Amino acid sequence: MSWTHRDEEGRGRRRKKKEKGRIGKKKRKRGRKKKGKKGKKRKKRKKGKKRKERKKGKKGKKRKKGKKRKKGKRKNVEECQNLVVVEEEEVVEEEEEEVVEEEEEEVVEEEEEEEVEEEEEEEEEVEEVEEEEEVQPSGQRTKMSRAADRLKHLIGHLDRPSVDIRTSPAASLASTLPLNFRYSLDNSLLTPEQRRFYEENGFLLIKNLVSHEDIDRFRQEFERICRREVDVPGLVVMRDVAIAKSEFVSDQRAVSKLQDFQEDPELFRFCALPQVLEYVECFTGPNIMAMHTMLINKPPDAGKKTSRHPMHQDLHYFPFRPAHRIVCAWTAMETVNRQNGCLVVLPGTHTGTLKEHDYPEWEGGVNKMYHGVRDFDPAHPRVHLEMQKGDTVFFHPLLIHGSGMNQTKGFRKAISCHYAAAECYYIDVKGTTQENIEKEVKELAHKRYNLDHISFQDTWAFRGRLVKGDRISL
Ligand SMILES: CCCC(=O)SCCNC(=O)CCNC(=O)[C@H](O)C(C)(C)COP(=O)(O)OP(=O)(O)OC[C@H]1O[C@@H](n2cnc3c(N)ncnc32)[C@H](O)[C@@H]1OP(=O)(O)O
Ligand SMILES: O=C(O)CCC(=O)C(=O)O
Repeated sequence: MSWTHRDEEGRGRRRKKKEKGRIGKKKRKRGRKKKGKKGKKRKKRKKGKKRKERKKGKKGKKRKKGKKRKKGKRKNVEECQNLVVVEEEEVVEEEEEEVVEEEEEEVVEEEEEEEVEEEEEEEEEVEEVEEEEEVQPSGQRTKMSRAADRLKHLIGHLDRPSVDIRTSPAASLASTLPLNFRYSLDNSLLTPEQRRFYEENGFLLIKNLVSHEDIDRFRQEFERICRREVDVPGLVVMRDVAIAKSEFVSDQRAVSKLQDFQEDPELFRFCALPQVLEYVECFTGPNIMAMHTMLINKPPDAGKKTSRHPMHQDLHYFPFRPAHRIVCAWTAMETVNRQNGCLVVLPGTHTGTLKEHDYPEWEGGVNKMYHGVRDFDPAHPRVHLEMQKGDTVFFHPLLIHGSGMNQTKGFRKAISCHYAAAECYYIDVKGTTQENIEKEVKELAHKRYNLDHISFQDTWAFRGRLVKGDRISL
């Protein structure tokens, strides 16, 4: 049995427990949110009243209590197919029920007080965790609402905004969210195991999805572009920083990446391949925008380790939401493995929030805009996605991932597209961790196209192309 399946079962059981805990927490939180400060006061008054009642002689009481228990480390070192799991650590939450009989009122009173305090502490803890996990983004939204209001006010004095910046999701998106599955939509394509795998890990590898014939055609088009036989509007041709600042090489050896090939009909065919869109739809729904396109030609490392791609979350680059309606399809154009720098992912990190990104402090230099997550747990299990030509991995934009150095003499090619539900909406990133990338993108747009007033959101609206259904708001 593969690691994936075995782990699936274990995770399934644990997930149910977690789910139970989470639902409980959410209910408590919802209840508490409604109560607010007034609720707390009411609770205290109620506590006093209860105490008085007990003093009058009321006996016997049942109560339930939720307990958190930390279970030890589970280590799992195993290799199977393309997945290598190094280590896994987890915290399991368990619910316990206790029945407490009152015998002496004073003792119970103390217990009762302790319990209330404990409950309050626990609720505070939950709140802190939820603030980290859930409340923070909505906190950001609050900030963004204010920023959006300011922006709208400003724009009102200037001009009409060219894109619609929103602070809350389209109603259709909010209402279609399934209860149990947060990251995928109901569909008839994914097996329950595949769906659960994506939900829990944030990626899904589909073998042999794109034909060798198509890949060969993409490769030929790439070579034509490198030979400058075609001129593609809007295309960004990147060279690795190690050669960009030194040697001049005129052929494909100089090109480390093609970005934004939406105007190249041959390469853009990749983004509209029906068998790819079928999977994409499981995450975005039927209205699909291709937002970001890349053909990555990872060069043999020039000895400075610049061919690495630092660990990052793609959402850092995107001023649109919600994250769970965005997905990347990344197809290997040849065998990719640890030697030539395959993708490396940190499973499960898609359930976290967007982290702060910046340039890593690499001695040999870093490619332009290759920001990395500032802090992530280096002990988090890593999965090296070794793939064959045509294999495609779909992954969530919050999944922390990167790619290793190319230690071979060949170029490692992959083609990718980031898709988003056309119902997604633009956000204002002012006051958020994305401000640094916004600044760089705007500076580049100014330098490259002499565009002064272009917004970060506009740079995406220009690039986005509808590939299925209706263009709703992006
Ligand atoms: C979900 C997305 C995940 C990701 O993909 S993250 C990566 C995102 N990357 C990007 O968006 C790539 C952006 N890159 C670009 O726009 C261009 O390649 C770039 C860096 C502006 C270069 O454009 P060119 O047209 O080649 O301009 P140029 O040759 O005149 O060079 C201008 C200055 O840039 C430098 N440069 C070129 N390639 C570089 C590189 N790879 N890293 C760092 N610096 C680089 C180049 O040396 C030149 O510098 P200077 O002005 O002479 O000091
Ligand atoms: O293809 C690679 O090496 C890394 C690609 C990647 O992580 C990205 O562009 O987001």
